[in-house]
Amino acid sequence: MNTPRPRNLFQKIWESHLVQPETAELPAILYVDLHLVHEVTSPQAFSQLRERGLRVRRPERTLATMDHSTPTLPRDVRGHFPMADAEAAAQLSQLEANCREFGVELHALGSERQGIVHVIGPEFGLTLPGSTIVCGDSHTSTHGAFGALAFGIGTSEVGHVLATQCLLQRRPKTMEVRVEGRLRPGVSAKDIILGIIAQMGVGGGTGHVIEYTGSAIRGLSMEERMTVCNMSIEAGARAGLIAPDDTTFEYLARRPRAPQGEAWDRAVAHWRTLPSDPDATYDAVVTLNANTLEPMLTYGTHPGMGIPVTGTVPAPHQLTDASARDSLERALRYMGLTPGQRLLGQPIDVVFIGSCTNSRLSDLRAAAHVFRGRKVDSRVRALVVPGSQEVKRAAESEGLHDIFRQAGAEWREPGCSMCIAMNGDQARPGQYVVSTSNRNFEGRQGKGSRTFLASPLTAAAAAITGKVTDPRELLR
Ligand SMILES: CC(C)[C@H](C(=O)O)[C@@H](O)C(=O)O
Ligand code: SF4
Repeated sequence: MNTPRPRNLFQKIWESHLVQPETAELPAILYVDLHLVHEVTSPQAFSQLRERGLRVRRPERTLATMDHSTPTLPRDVRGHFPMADAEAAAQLSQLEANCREFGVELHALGSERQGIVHVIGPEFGLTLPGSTIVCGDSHTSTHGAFGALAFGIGTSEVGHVLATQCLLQRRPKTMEVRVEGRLRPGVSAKDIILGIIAQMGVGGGTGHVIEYTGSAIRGLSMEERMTVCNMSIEAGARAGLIAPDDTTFEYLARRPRAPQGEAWDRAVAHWRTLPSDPDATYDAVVTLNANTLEPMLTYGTHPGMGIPVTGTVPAPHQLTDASARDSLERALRYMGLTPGQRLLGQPIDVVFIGSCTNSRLSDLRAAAHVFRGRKVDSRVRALVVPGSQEVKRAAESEGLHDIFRQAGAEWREPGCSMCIAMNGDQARPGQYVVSTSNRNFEGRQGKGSRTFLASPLTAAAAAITGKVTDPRELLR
């Protein structure tokens, strides 16, 4: 008898969703279980359908929300939302019209379950182990935390999936990123992923689907696992995955759209077969030691330019590669930082706690832990933006909003907010932002803005002291 070939998690999901395997000429055709939609990358896709007289193939497997262009201030006295500009307003009303015309469920601005697309999928219990999930958004990798193969697609592909529920894909390679050990107090999931990207570089995962393994990953909650998988794309990877386990099932068991009753039992039995087989292999393996990891901070203009918060900014002359040297020089010029300088003590202007990386309840609790009984430095503007209406309600029921407000921080409505600055929330030119989001590109948080990416603990600590601070100094 032949023993079955050992397979890793990615291979199991890929093979069970193949409508047609790839050939030399043609990519594979992959079935899509869940298609998430938002206002920025869907308008042309719906127009394509309209032009060709097509319908949405599986509206019941399509879910839309408004997040990127939504204002995070409540309705004004006349009951109107304070839109950033006409373009944002048009995107939102267009999504509403498209969803109505094509019969797609929409969680619109002002509704009870609205939120960032990568926050609400898991909340509903729609993000399921072993499934395929796509969205016209690079941070779709977030859903990989549940052992789903989830990745971002372009606008024309959004059209393909709307019309056919399938996608043309070349099979990616696989990479194991093994994180062993235990995080020390003050070190969080965000520091794991910033540490991994600092080590592998922003191109380190190119062409691969990463599976995160090891004791440190197993020890993370679902929300923490989402933070790690969220930034897989910032390492260049196609997607990030974590094998489902009891932590996953426990999270899903309480969700409104997850399978119920007998269907639940059948689902869990299937999900238990998904983890990589003991002898499964990967095309590449990378390791990181959690025991020695420190709170991380980026100093430059891509997420791979990260160092321990206690570290010093690297000097371009230490680099032998000319293009790496040029990009570091340019980054330090943009950031207004000096080679060899320490980051601790660097004055900052804005703190943003939010985004699909770090806007869930546990992130807000971590930040509140630092804010409690303290005041935001008088020179700092601090913005706390929950990832969804559900997160907002949960946080308010614990009184977290009071802690933030009493500290002098702004407590906002859910949305992408200052992660992408296309909704009215932005930093001014030259300002330094300590941000819990995932991208620190030039101008990302407003023209000329300078971003330090960090964990919620590190961001909150900076809000209190007005400068880059080791959060462990403020933990009690
Ligand atoms: C607007 C969208 C296409 C974009 C993405 O794909 O990631 C955004 O969410 C981002 O984070 O830059
Ligand atoms: S929160 Fe930021 S990273 Fe996430 S989907 Fe919105 S804009 Fe993209």
